[in-house]
Amino acid sequence: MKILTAAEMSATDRRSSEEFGIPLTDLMEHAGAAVAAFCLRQYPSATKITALCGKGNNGGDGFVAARLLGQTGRNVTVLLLGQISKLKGEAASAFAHLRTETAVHILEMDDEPALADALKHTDLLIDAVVGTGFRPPLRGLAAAAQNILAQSNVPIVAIDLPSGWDADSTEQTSAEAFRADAVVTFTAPKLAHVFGHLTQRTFGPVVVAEIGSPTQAVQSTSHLTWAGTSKAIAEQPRNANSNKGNFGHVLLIGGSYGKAGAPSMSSLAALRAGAGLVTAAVPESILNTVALTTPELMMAPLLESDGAVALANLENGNLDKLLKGIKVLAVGPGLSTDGEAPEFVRRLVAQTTLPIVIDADALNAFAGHTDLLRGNGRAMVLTPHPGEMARLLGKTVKEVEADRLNLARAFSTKHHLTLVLKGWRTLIAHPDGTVAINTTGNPAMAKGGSGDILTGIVAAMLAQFPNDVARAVETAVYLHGLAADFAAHAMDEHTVLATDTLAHLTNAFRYRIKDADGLTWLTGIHS
Ligand SMILES: NC(=O)C1=CN([C@@H]2O[C@H](COP(=O)(O)OP(=O)(O)OC[C@H]3O[C@@H](n4cnc5c(N)ncnc54)[C@H](O)[C@@H]3O)[C@@H](O)[C@H]2O)[C@@H](O)CC1
Ligand SMILES: [K+]
Repeated sequence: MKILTAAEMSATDRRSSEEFGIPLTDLMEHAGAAVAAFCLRQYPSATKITALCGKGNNGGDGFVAARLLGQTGRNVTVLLLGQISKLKGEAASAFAHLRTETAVHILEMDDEPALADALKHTDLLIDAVVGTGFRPPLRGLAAAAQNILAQSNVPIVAIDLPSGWDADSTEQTSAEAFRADAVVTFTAPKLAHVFGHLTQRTFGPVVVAEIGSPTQAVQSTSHLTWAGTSKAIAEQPRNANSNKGNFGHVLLIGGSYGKAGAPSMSSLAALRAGAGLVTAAVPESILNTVALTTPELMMAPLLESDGAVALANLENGNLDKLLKGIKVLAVGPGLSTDGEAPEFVRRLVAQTTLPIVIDADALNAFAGHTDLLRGNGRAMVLTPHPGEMARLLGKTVKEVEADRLNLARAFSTKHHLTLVLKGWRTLIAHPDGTVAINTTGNPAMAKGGSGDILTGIVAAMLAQFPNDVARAVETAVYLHGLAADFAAHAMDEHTVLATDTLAHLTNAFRYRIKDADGLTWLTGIHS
């Protein structure tokens, strides 16, 4: 799914109407209907519903939703910010239609105290003040409405955006200025829907409704997409006559004395995510420790120096033997930067042409040597967190955080590789310059081991879908975050361990990105 700017969304609406003959009133009707259906499903016991509507088309969506909710017997009030006589176009038509629904109370609002008073007694608020069509900052009664909403403790469903939030903003949050418990947007996410933390709670839903915009009308120049769409590849059933050879053999190279857990977690994750076979090659001093964690794992001992992988493994033919039949190589978890390990990694990456996932200390081995990183047609996936990215680029973490999208895109195109820049809204930058953004995941993942698990899942996806690298990596990132979301729901975001996410990977695989009403959930989990 493409991600649009506000201008691209309005161009989409225009094209839908002018080139494809879809009346704007139809789009508005579908938008309002999606909001009404969402409210009924998520807030079934809300009997008193208030829609706060502006005079533009966002307000128009609110009129449609209010009319349809009124038809279900709910006690619905529409508070219009401004005068009825000022309504124009589709919003005016939607309002005329609303007036035929006699069960809905309509009040014109022209001052703040009246508004505050009118918003007091309701079970659910619909925020339809402004959407994509306003230019910040919000002024007048709309700004007052935003403040009142921010302080209200009634559940709020925002139409398109929490009113006043700039659709083109890539900022995470504007703190207390906005409040929404759920957001229903249309056709495609805008930048704010994927970059921003739009809802009050971590798992507040941000959903996309299809309202009839033809696919060809949806055009974007940002080359930015949503990672969740790729997950369809993980939903294909396995052939009945499959064998383990069909799903690839992953070789995980990592670990060092004192760091046996990281390669254990990566290998386990690769198995759990569907790889046919997984071998962990680790320094011999930790081999038994890693082996005991997972009986399904195959083990290979590596010669070591200073407790870390030694260069000798590349010279004695040991590794050549190990690489036979391997589909994907994953290197880095627990490797350490001691002894010969960094040089080992640099030479390994230069000597093999296998698809490879480079993580953790294997990334650190390339700090100051990024000229050696080159995908050149083979799948090469780097999974840095902002600290590792900063080391690779010779920048500070703050500089990386301030320009994630551009830095990720520039690095992946320059080095012809796939870059997974982890953190709030992990980015997956592809060598062709396209970037996918992921919206699953939560603060429970801010704990040791998370990255090791992701490395294993990425390797497993590459092993199963070697001809579709972009979608394989996007799927891995999406599933990992979603499994963590399920884990945080079932447990608590404080108590989840990285390995607990694996217990919920089944839920993530089985989850459908569209709910029963056809809404795509960017964040939150539908039942
Ligand atoms: N264009 C279309 O065909 C569709 C549009 N849709 C809805 O329409 C919305 C966009 O509609 P519009 O382009 O009419 O814009 P909005 O309704 O988002 O905003 C326009 C309104 O905001 C006021 N406004 C603008 N800047 C302001 C400021 N700084 N402070 C206070 N008030 C300000 C304007 O006076 C006007 O009343 C979307 O968010 C979506 O909800 C949907 O109905 C789907 C179809
Ligand atoms: K709104």
